[in-house]
Amino acid sequence: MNAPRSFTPKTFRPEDDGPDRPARGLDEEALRQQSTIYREGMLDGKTLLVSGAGSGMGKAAALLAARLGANVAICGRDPDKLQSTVDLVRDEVGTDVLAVPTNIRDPEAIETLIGTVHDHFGGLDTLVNNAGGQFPQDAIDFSRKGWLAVIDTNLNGTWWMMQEAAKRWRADGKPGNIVNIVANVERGMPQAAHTCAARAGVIYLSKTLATEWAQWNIRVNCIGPGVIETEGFRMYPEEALARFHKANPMKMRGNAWDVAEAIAYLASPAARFINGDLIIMDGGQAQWGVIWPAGIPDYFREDGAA
Ligand SMILES: CCCCC/C=C/C(=O)SCCNC(=O)CCNC(=O)[C@H](O)C(C)(C)COP(=O)(O)OP(=O)(O)OC[C@H]1O[C@@H](n2cnc3c(N)ncnc32)[C@H](O)[C@@H]1OP(=O)(O)O
Ligand SMILES: NC(=O)C1=CN([C@@H]2O[C@H](COP(=O)(O)OP(=O)(O)OC[C@H]3O[C@@H](n4cnc5c(N)ncnc54)[C@H](OP(=O)(O)O)[C@@H]3O)[C@@H](O)[C@H]2O)C=CC1
Repeated sequence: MNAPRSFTPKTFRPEDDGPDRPARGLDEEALRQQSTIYREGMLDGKTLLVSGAGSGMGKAAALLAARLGANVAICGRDPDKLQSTVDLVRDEVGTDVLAVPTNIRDPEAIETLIGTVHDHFGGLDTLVNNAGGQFPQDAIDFSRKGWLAVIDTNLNGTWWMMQEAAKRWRADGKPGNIVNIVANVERGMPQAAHTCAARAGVIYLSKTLATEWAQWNIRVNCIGPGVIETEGFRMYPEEALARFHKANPMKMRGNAWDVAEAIAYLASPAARFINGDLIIMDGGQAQWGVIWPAGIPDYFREDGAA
């Protein structure tokens, strides 16, 4: 079953949310309300670069890092989305975020991005590769262009970012830290095989680099979110959205702040001995349910799938 291409994005309002209703995640007002367990100043003097930070998890991660004292640089394709994060941080924290519109599929643009961050802040401590996405569709129906778009963004784009950051760290003799946002691919991901392939690639790339790059004091870890309600949910039909949270035993959706706090942890000194690992944040979905992002196929519906 193909996802409708004409699916119309809706604006999320917190009052629309509820256990059985689709939602679009924490809006700016809700982000401002989030509290954190971390101490003030935890990331003082650290510089983070967060990709895909004009929305969703990236925006939350940028805000939390800035609140904790970090210098924050962000990238994404849409300058207006990036500006919304710059404005939010300035208003909420009082600091300036460096926004560099960049398509992570373009390795030359990434070279410029990494250079700009170093020039502006005098270095980079943690690279957060969060930019990415996919569309829900049965694999057999993928167009060549669609397959390539998802692989190029999620696998190649993430790799260009990692390589460019690491080259600079090696050249400068500085330690480095990479956090890659992937997905929960342990049991595969029906109707998202392209992203499953790309994310599995990133996970095993990261495990490999964790060894290769340890000699330069560069750590590489991944976070695998399950169902996290964000603006990204616009990609999915209502039928799938209404069931997403039923695929984990906690029967809930995570939010962007959950992931932002995991990113902050990996960016902090508390994580200095964590390397080559994958933190799954999915309420137990890996052990239990299936999300069917394009809707349940009839073959499985008869079996009473979640
Ligand atoms: C997987 C389930 C997990 C459930 C929980 C996870 C949720 C999330 O991950 S939420 C975050 C999601 N956010 C996004 O996915 C947003 C970013 N996504 C995208 O920008 C696109 O999906 C992209 C990755 C394909 C971006 O590529 P881009 O080149 O910008 O995209 P185009 O729109 O130009 O499309 C290229 C090509 O891809 C095919 N295609 C795109 N959308 C669909 C679709 N809905 N159905 C079928 N095919 C699609 C298509 O071949 C496109 O080419 P054209 O036909 O020439 O447009
Ligand atoms: N929400 C969820 O349940 C899950 C999400 N994920 C992944 O987590 C990450 C964050 O997702 P989420 O916050 O939910 O979704 P969003 O769609 O809100 O965020 C994705 C961000 O990636 C950016 N992006 C996409 N393609 C590119 C590109 N080629 N170059 C630069 N930036 C790009 C987008 O910005 P712009 O359009 O401006 O380029 C956007 O801000 C994504 O990789 C997503 O696939 C994984 C598992 C579950």
